[in-house]
Amino acid sequence: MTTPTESTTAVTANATRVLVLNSGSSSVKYQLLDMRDNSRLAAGLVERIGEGTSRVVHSPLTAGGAGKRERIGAIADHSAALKAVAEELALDGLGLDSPQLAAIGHRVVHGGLRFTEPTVITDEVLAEVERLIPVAPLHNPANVTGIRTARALRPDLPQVAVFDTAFHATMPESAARYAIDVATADAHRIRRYGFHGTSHAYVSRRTAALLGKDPSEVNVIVLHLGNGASASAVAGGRCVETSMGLTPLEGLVMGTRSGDIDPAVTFHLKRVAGMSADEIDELLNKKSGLMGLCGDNDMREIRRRIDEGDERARLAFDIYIHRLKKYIGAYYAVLGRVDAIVFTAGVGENAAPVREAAVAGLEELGLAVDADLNAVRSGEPRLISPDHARVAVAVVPTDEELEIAQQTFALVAPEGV
Ligand SMILES: Nc1ncnc2c1ncn2[C@@H]1O[C@H](COP(=O)(O)OP(=O)(O)O)[C@@H](O)[C@H]1O
Ligand SMILES: CC(=O)OP(=O)(O)O
Ligand SMILES: [Mg+2]
Repeated sequence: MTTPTESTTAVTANATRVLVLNSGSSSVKYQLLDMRDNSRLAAGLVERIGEGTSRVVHSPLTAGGAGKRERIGAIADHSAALKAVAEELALDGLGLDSPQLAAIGHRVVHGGLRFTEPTVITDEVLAEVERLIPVAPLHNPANVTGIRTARALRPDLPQVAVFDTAFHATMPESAARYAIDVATADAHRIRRYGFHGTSHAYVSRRTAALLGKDPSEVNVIVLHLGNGASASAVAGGRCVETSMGLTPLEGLVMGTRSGDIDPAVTFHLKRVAGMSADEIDELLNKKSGLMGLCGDNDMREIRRRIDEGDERARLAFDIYIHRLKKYIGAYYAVLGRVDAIVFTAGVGENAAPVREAAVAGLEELGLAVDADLNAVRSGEPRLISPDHARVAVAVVPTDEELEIAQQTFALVAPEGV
């Protein structure tokens, strides 16, 4: 296998396509885009990887393309998942062997202190992403496997890593440092990095456009509520604070993660409950959050149970909202002046009751949602606050894949198309 190096970044003029891979702990989302007009040629998802009955959903999106295809079957790991993606693309004549493919862009969750820009992946870059596995245990292993497999399939092609942590690198030291012994923190690079940065960057920019403003003119609180969830405070286009920390465990209540917790809970579990570090890690990352509180991590199911009068689901929802509201208040104070609060990702884009509850009672801060606007279902960026509200409340669908494709293409084809 040849190894891509900086010199392979030169692409031919008719190579205008980018494949984006967003590898999560048990899923791979992917999109193939044509960078001449940012159009999508195909998109899909492999989910429940390693769980016995995996599912591949593939949508060819070219004019006249056949409809959506779905395949159920065992996909053991992320390497097999990526091979399934390559097969699906090949069935539509969009295979990885295409000379029109300029690059593959990978979402990489943790970039540590070193990676604050999109980076062409070399052996050395890959080794560094691997070294960061202990601080992104659910994500970086999948990213590494995705990169390895993609390089084996197209060793000649530039592969680019776009880091979730990058956008947060502008946080001031006062927000990025934990109040612990400085020498210990520095020796082990313990600080707050923040995640979902590609989404926070894209959504905050898109919100400024929705308000008819330049990003430099607005202060925005972004609430990225997916399975993982995080908030950020963005002042004039730069991130000044975010809720995730050294790892994606800190902050909001999530699908299966606890978010903020007194760190002494971990010593207590070790000393009193006799749990090992790995067991506590698993408890807080995979068996906590909404799942730990009520046995479900999907907000749709939780709402359904609440409608049936289920008390555990109600309490889980209330804890989720309480934490969210605390962060809205805290980031309001951090920013001083807020122009917009924006909801994004699976829960933020789809769950009207979450949006309503998160800003309920905050009228004194200039925050309110209009019930009719909040009830509208749409894939478009939109305002849901009443006319003339002091602070805009918006819903802006995130598009991490488009953002990754653009950053990838800008790096491998700096002249554009
Ligand atoms: N219609 C809906 N109503 C409420 N929640 C929804 C809806 N659709 C999706 N979700 C929530 O979105 C979550 C997934 O969000 P997503 O941003 O895709 O997460 P991730 O990228 O972390 O996998 C699901 O767990 C589910 O709770
Ligand atoms: C960083 C993170 O939490 O990502 P995800 O929401 O995809 O799990
Ligand atoms: Mg996500």
